[in-house]
Amino acid sequence: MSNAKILLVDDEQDILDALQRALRKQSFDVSTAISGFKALEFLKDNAVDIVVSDLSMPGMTGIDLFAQISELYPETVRLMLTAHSDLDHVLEAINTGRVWGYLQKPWDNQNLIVILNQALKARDTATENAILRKTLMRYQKDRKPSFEGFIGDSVVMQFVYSAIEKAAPSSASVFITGPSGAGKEVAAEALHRLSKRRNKPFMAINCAAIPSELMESEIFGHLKGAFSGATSNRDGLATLANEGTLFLDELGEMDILLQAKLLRFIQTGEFSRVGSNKVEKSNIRFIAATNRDPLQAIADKQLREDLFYRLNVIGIDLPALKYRDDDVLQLAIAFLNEFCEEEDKLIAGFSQEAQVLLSNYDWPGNIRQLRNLVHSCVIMTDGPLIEEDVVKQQLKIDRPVLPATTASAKPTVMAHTTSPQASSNGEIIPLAIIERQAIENAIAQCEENVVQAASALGVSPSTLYRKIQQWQD
Ligand SMILES: Nc1ncnc2c1ncn2[C@@H]1O[C@H](COP(=O)(O)OP(=O)(O)OP(=O)(O)O)[C@@H](O)[C@H]1O
Repeated sequence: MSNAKILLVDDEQDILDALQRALRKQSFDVSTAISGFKALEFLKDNAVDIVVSDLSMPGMTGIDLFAQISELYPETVRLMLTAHSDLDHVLEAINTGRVWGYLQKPWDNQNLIVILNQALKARDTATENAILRKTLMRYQKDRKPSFEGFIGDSVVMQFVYSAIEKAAPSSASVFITGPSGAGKEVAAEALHRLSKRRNKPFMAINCAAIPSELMESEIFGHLKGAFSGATSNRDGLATLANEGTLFLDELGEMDILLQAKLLRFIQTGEFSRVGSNKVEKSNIRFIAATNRDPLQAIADKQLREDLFYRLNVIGIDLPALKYRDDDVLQLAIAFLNEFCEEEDKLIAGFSQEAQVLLSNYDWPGNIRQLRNLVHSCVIMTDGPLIEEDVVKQQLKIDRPVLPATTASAKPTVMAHTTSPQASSNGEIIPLAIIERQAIENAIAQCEENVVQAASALGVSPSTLYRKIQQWQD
């Protein structure tokens, strides 16, 4: 190995000379010391890879020297040069970790070189292990079991927590990606809470939930009479979130023409209410999110490229629950406690089998799905533990369910349980009822995610929201 630094220690100059000669043709950087004290002095100012020392030396023996070196420079490999009669001492020193190996006098030059190279390899491994140990200790020390509304201490989430911490104080826009139910809104709230704007408003809008014709007014506000139904002046989020943060969830669902107006507002801070020409100003930090691949949404002409790049100054990607190590069990326990309190129940935890099932399930609806599942399991359980059967039942594992692949994958709506054309007695069922059944079925299969259900049914989410609204009126 080239440039390895070796220190030879012996009280006999002849031995030092002979060792140096033996190593002359090797690419080692060799130094010598005539005593243990001199060796320690040298080591104070010079980093050394291997120390080769005689055992019997006046003043300080090789064993004493190595005891000090192992304390002061543990990564330096220590090799003893010894006569046959000293072997017991050396073996003891090897056993207590002060000496890595030994060479017997008289030594064979080839053997000396082989042992030095082996020692260097051992040093490299020891150094790597030491670095790994230190990194691991630092990581364990800084590891957060939970963070600003997030539960879970998985490695992937540590990166998310760290990215949120770094991004929060800046006023730069943040674009959050990640599958549905993975905690994008939790991340947006954490960014706001950790920012300088924490005492100002945090406003969120789900672009999929509001019909496109009302969206412009939601964002910019309107004047009385601007459109039918505008019975009074109304502030939009541009006014309400002034000096605070505006979270635009499901941005890809926003009407593409409105996206152009939004971009102008983000760039200039200027806007006009619907029905007004007056230009107003607002100072807002923007956070946007989508559960679709933004580049695909751009390719599909659902998301403006310039808007995406304007918002994606900092990108944060939330991993799906199935990639978060043991977080699923930590989350399940936290939700269990929450819902036991809410439902006034006493349940100690999940059975072993139930835990295995929770750990192995794919969670297409991510944390939202897990949360809803735990809630229903708490309601359905009377005993001290939530059993595997109950989890299976609530996951509808024995019934056809959505394929548990990636959460962003477009879900397939399975066949209806009842025939959509006719009831069992042959009566014709009105179309509105069939439609409602189809929608309710899709929403149930999509774990209450209206956006996914809309995508599976081939309509826009705002259409679904409008229909749900109509049923409730
Ligand atoms: N790590 C977490 N710890 C605790 N609760 C979480 C965590 N992540 C998400 N949740 C909870 O899960 C639910 C869904 O989270 P959230 O609404 O932030 O997801 P989302 O990614 O914005 O979903 P969508 O794309 O459907 O809007 C919320 O009730 C939220 O509080």
